Amino acid sequence: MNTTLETWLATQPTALADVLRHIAQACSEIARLCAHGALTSASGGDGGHGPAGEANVHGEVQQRLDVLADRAMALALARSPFVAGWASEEQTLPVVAPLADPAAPYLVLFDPLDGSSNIEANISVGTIFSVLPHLFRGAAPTEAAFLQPGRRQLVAGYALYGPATVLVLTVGQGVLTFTLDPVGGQWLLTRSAVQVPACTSEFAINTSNQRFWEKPVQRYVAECVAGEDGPRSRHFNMRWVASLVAEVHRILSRGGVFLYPRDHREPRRPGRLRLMYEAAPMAWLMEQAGASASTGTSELLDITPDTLHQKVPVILGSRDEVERITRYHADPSENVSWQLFKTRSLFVQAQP
Ligand SMILES: O=P(O)(O)OC[C@H]1O[C@](O)(COP(=O)(O)O)[C@@H](O)[C@@H]1O
Ligand SMILES: [Mg+2]
Ligand SMILES: [Mg+2]
Repeated sequence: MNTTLETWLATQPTALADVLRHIAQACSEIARLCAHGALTSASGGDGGHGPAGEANVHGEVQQRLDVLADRAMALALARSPFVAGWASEEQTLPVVAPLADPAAPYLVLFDPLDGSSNIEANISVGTIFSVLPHLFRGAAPTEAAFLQPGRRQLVAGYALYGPATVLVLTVGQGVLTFTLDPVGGQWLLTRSAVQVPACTSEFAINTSNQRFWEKPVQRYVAECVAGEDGPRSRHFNMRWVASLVAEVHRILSRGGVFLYPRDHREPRRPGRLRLMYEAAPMAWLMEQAGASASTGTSELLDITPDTLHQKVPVILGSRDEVERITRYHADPSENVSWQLFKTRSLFVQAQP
């Protein structure tokens, strides 16, 4: 008989267990909303699909399911007396928990629905969450209270709404996977001590951005694509789901490396993914599973955020590959292969 989430929570500190219990409840509700797809009545004719019409702080049009998932997380966290406040990808400012004592010990950050562009295509989406200590206890949490480096996280995890709904989390004692029993409604422990292979032959990157990448990423991907005749002397496979949660879960399941690097398209924009509620929780999960996470020049967990919605370049996964990519960033002048792209794209065949 599988251990239930409730049984495992009983082994954790009571207050932190309560926060996790409420996060898991919200993820069960979001799983239900996702499963209803276009039938989600609460959101009008086209169900959870389709834009809600508003743009969030990132200028991205919110999908109805973004809004419903955000609301589900907020309602669940408001029920825990141990959450002083939360910050959401979908809310410009942090939210002070309406009923909690300002001395409550925890802050929660979350991406209520990750992979929103996949909703209408019925491709896996997820929820990402991170729990930080509330250091300025006694005062209602301001944005400054959230701006802590990823190494201070107490919990990091995600729910993946796929063929199965899974909850993957760490409290600093390795990575655990719980699977939602669709009949009984319980989360059951289905994997513990998850470890990512250090070596892989699978990379994930949105290659439509290739012309914007910096030299080290150009070189790394060109060498992977060159396969057995190239410097890596082996074939590489590529995946791109456009749901960070699905990419990370694949890497935790069989290894691989994921890149959403800085690119020249918008020099002021250091990447697409947000540090506090996407990159940092995924980075801790990676390190807890024996893998790595970097911006290309520094470890993601070492970054102290300047702002709540700060974006960062993200390179994470199998240790050997992340180390290779950071090595290329350390000495971009060594980029022989990228010379190929001064005049032609990754996919232009050699001239006859
Ligand atoms: O659409 P792109 O540029 O390939 O980016 C895909 C990435 O954007 C994201 O969807 C951003 O997350 P949100 O959907 O929460 O905004 C990631 O999940 C994914 O890795
Ligand atoms: Mg996201
Ligand atoms: Mg999102």
